[in-house]
Amino acid sequence: MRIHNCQPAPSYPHSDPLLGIDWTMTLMRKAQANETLQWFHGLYTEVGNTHWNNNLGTWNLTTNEPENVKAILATQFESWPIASLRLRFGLLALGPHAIFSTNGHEWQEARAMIRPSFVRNQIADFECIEKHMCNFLARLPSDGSKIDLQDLLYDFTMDTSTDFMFGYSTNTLVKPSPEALEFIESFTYSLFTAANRGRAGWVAFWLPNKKLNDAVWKCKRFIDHYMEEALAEGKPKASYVFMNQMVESGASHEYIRDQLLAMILGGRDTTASTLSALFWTLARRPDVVEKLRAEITKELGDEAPTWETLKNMSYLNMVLKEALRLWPPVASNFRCANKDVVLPKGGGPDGQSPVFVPKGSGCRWVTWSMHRRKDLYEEDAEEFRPERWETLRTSWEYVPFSGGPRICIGQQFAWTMMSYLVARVFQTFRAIEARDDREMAIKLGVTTSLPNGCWVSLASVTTEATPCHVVQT
Ligand code: HEM
Repeated sequence: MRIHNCQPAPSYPHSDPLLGIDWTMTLMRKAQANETLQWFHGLYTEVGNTHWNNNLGTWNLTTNEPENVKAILATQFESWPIASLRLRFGLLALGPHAIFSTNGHEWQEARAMIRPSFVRNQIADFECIEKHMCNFLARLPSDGSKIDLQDLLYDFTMDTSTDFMFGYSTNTLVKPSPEALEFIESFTYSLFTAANRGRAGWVAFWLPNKKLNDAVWKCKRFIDHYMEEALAEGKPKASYVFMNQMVESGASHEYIRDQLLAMILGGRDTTASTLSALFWTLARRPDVVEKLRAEITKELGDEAPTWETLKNMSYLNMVLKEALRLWPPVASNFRCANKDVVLPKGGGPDGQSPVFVPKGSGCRWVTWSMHRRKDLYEEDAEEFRPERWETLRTSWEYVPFSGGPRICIGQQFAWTMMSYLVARVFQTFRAIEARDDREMAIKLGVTTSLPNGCWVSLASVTTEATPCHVVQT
């Protein structure tokens, strides 16, 4: 400890430093009120950017320091595996082999198997995206009546993800089957409950929860059904299907199912969450919409987007970057030290000295808070200002897709889907208006969501955009 000039980091002001029940109870209250992220953010100012807290008898570090995040995700990667609690909950909600809940050799194998599905020509399957895009646009009222875009965005990403994964889509935007609706409800419930239990600690893990077990079972049954359907007909029709790659590898049915569930989580909730927060904001920022539309009209006219045109739209790219800065869907994350380690920042009265972290301690970092630090992003850090990206160059202070060896494997796919959708929406609609006066509330599950939805109304453009044909199933 002396060699590294470590200094102690501050602690949360516990009234119960022995068990930390005060912290856990506050966490639960904040979660109930959808204020967890704001609470974490405030604590970094009040207690320190890196500080300790006791959660039911276990001391964990929490940080919003880029240097510590870099250490955990990259330079000290081997010392910071996915923590045992997440493994347990991942195991419960996604299955024991899912890439999100494995470490070491098993994780490497899963990653190597998944990676080939994300090469450029596969993620640029615009035909598949356009099909679901048309279904999405067809659901948007053009008579000015209000609609919750969030629900439709989750449906769009679910339909696209399942098409990409199985070669068969849930088609929830057109004709949702009772099974698809049951799966979506069960999937949402099991992930949210598993995440909350994970944060609450081991005590919660042992609490029986029949509803959770039922929800997990329903999810597995749904995936099994799609897998069987896809497998029974031989090679699915789309040119690139994620599942095919896995089937060809000879992996077991259960192994494939775990990865598919993980990929649906990765592909669906993150993208839909980002787009929901973005449209919520655009409905209150006609200035940004105007600039976006000008770029879309100039670059696309009435043509459907292509890989090249999407890449050339610099304002659209800045808008997405800014949305991922303010509302990173994976807003907070956690790892556990498997040996004694030293994190570079957080110790001493000014928080600038290294901190000693004993083996077994956990560390939570809150990307949502780090992305809003005024010393890293200027005084207007909490404002949505896409133009900041004209000059801003970031490193570890901007990690919506994480970093290091476990960096998001689907980031290019997500970027393509999001930019495609935004471009097509503003080719089709000239204005978006808010239909809800409340402040934005954020619910923290495995990913974030808007508990009050994203209520807006839209105004059509007068000229015809690229024609769409609703895909019937
Ligand atoms: C806006 C969209 C997205 C964001 C912000 C995002 C963010 C992230 C983050 C922060 C991680 C790291 C999690 C951790 O290490 O604990 C991650 C991992 C991952 N993401 Fe994404 N993601 C997005 C979209 C997608 C999509 C579309 C897919 C796939 C279809 C995907 C698949 C994955 C997978 C498989 C991992 C695990 C990688 C590993 O552990 O090696 N993600 N993502």
